[in-house]
Amino acid sequence: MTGVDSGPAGVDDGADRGPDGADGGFIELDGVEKVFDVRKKTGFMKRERRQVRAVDSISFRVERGEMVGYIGPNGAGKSTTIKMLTGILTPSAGRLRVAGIDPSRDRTRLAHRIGVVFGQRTTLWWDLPLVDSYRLMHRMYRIPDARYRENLDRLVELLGLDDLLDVPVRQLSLGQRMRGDIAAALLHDPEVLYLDEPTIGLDVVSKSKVREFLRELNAERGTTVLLTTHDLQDIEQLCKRVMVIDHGRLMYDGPLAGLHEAGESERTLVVDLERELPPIDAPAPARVVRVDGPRQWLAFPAAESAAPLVARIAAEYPLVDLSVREPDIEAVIAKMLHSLGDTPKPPPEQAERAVS
Ligand SMILES: Nc1ncnc2c1ncn2[C@@H]1O[C@H](COP(=O)(O)OP(=O)(O)OP(=O)(O)O)[C@@H](O)[C@H]1O
Repeated sequence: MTGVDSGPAGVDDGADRGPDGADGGFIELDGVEKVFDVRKKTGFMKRERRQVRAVDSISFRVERGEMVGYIGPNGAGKSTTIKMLTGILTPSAGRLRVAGIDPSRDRTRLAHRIGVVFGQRTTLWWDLPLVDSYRLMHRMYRIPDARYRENLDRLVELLGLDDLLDVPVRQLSLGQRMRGDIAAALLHDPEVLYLDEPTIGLDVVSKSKVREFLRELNAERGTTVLLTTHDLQDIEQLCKRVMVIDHGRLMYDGPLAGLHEAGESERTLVVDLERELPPIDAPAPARVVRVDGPRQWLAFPAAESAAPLVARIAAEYPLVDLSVREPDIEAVIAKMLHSLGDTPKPPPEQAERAVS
C-alpha cells in the first residue's frame, strides 16, 4: 500500500486536502443532530408521528492518525453517527466534515478516502470467491493496476488470506470473512477507517489477529480509525482515547483509564489454590467477592495493575493458576453514567402529533 499522504488509490478526486488535521480536526462534528420521523400505528386508521432524536448536538474532533473508541449502550446513536460520517445519512442540524468534505453532499468523493467495516454485515459478494470481490472493488474504485496488486499482496499477507482467495465468501468462517472484509475496506488506501463491531463473534485467536493488524495499520500508515465495539479489550488494546455516547449525547471523551475511574469499575482476579482455604487476605481495595472450593474471585480497581496483587498472593498462598477477567463494557458505562447522575431515561423519542 502507499503512504496515506499520497492520497487514496491514486485517484485525483479533487477533495479539499487543505485544512484537515491543521487547525481543525480530520473528523469534525459541531452540534450535529439527527432526528428521525417515525410513524407508528396506534389503532385502526390511526397513526402517531414521533420524532426520535438519535444524535443530539454532538461535537468532537478526531485528529489524523488517531484511533478512537466510540462506545455506548444499545440505541445510543453510534451507528447513526457512523452513517452520517459516511454520507449515508444527512444530519438534521450541525456541521460535519471528514477530511474537509461534507459527507452527505459529496458522498462519492468521500468514498475514495474512507473505508467501512460493519461486523454484522459483509460488503463482499456472497456467492463469489473472495478474490472476485476484490477484482470488482478494483474496478469500482478505479484503483491503478500496480497499486491494486501491491495492496492486495500486502493485505493478503498481513491478514493471512492466501488460502482463502478462491473460496466463495459464504463458505468462510466468521473470522475469515471479517479479515476478508477488512482487506476489502483497505484496498483503495483509505485515510480513515470506520469499524463497527469488527471483532463481534470472533474467537480469541481471530480477535487478536484483527487487533494486531489494526495496530500495525495505524502505526505504519497513520490510518485514522473510529471504532465502535461492545468488547472492552478492543478499546484497551487499540485506543488511547474513548468517547461514550448515551441517548445521542456525548457523555465522556478521554482516556480509557479515566472512564474506569469515573465508573469506578473493577476487574476480577480468579485464583485457583491447591486446596480449599479461608478467603484470601487481600490488600484493600482488593477483596474476595466469591469462594467456591479452591477457587476464589477477587475484585480490584480496573485502572490498577494486577501485578502487585498477584505477586502477594503467589508469595503467601499455594497458587495453582490464575486469570484476570475484564469488566463488561456495559457495566463500566452504566457505572460511569450513574456517577454523572445520568439516570435511565425512556427511549429518545417524543410524541410530536397524532395524525389520522
Ligand atoms: N432509520 C431509523 N428510523 C428511525 N429510528 C432510527 C433509525 N435508525 C436508528 N433509529 C433510532 O435511533 C436511535 C439510535 O440508534 P443507533 O442504531 O444509532 O444506535 P447504536 O448506538 O448504534 O445501537 P446498537 O449498539 O444497538 O447498534 C435508536 O433509538 C434507534 O431506534
